Amino acid sequence: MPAPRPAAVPGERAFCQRIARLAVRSLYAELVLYPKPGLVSLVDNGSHADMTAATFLRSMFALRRFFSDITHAGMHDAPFHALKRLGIDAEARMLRATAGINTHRGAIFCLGMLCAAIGRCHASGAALTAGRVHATLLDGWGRELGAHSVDAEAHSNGSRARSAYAASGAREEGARGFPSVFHVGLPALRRTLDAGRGMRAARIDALFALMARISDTNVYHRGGPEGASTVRRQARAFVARGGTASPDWEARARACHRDFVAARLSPGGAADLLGAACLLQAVTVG
Ligand SMILES: CC(C)(COP(=O)(O)OP(=O)(O)OC[C@H]1O[C@@H](n2cnc3c(N)ncnc32)[C@H](O)[C@@H]1O)[C@@H](O)C(=O)NCCC(=O)NCCS
Ligand SMILES: Nc1ncnc2c1ncn2[C@@H]1O[C@H](COP(=O)(O)OP(=O)(O)OP(=O)(O)O)[C@@H](O)[C@H]1O
Repeated sequence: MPAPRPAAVPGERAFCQRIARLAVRSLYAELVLYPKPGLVSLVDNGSHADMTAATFLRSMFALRRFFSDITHAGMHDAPFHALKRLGIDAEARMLRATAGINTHRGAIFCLGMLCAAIGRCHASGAALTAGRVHATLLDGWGRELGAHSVDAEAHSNGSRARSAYAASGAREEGARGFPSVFHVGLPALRRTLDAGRGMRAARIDALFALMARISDTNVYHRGGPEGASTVRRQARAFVARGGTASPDWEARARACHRDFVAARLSPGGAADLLGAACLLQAVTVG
């Protein structure tokens, strides 16, 4: 006998499609932001030889269905192994769209889990506040995300960086419910918006705040511990001078971009978390 279908939440299809649209829009907002140190944008490829903005666009449009499906799964309280299956399928779709280039691995994980939590939170009838979404994420899948962080199966650049340099990375972020998104990226976005400097400046401030704080396995993989300390030092200096409140911020962000390209550094983890913070900013009501 087929398993009983879960009860429908009113308007759920429209809700899932809206969240998926906002997730793709958030990835687009990250891509088009400039100057982003070492990262790919519409202006240049940063430190990357194997991908352009077009590679990211192809990947992004291949992911829309995934974001809708994982929001739907979250609404119906799907177990972690079901979310993981959707994530693995989405990674395969991304690799097909990019001819094997990793454009959104971290974003699939982080924005995917956030979409699931947003779906679960909406289905419970609770207001979509950042605090509620975070609590829902930890309550629903916190234990499995913790176990996922010690999964010994991976043979990725991230797992090599973790064992060579004791860096943490995406799995550890996930294990703690992506605290950098909720406690660093989103507050930085909101502070700059509240100060009236607009969305572009808010995204720049959030990116630098994240670069200053996280342990990014992309950076360790390409630049080792010296690269990681360069990224943190430059980002902290940018933040300490007031970020985009400083009149010469754009010249300093461009100089940082040039330095990172010269050293082949690319803070891809911070870029993913910025995309996630943009999604929360668009979805939450407080
Ligand atoms: C956990 C993931 C990211 C794989 O981790 P892994 O250690 O193998 O990969 P790796 O460290 O190379 O990271 C992947 C990406 O994460 C990003 N990243 C790096 N550091 C960080 C950080 N500190 N915080 C957040 N993201 C980061 C980078 O952009 C990087 O490209 C994920 O791809 C995964 O588990 N996939 C399997 C499917 C799954 O379980 N999905 C869950 C539901 S969506
Ligand atoms: N705008 C962006 N530019 C570059 N990377 C980004 C951007 N946005 C997100 N990222 C993240 O950075 C990762 C790409 O990193 P990179 O190509 O350095 O890693 P890799 O494929 O693991 O290793 P490598 O190409 O060095 O062998 C993507 O997985 C993505 O999550």
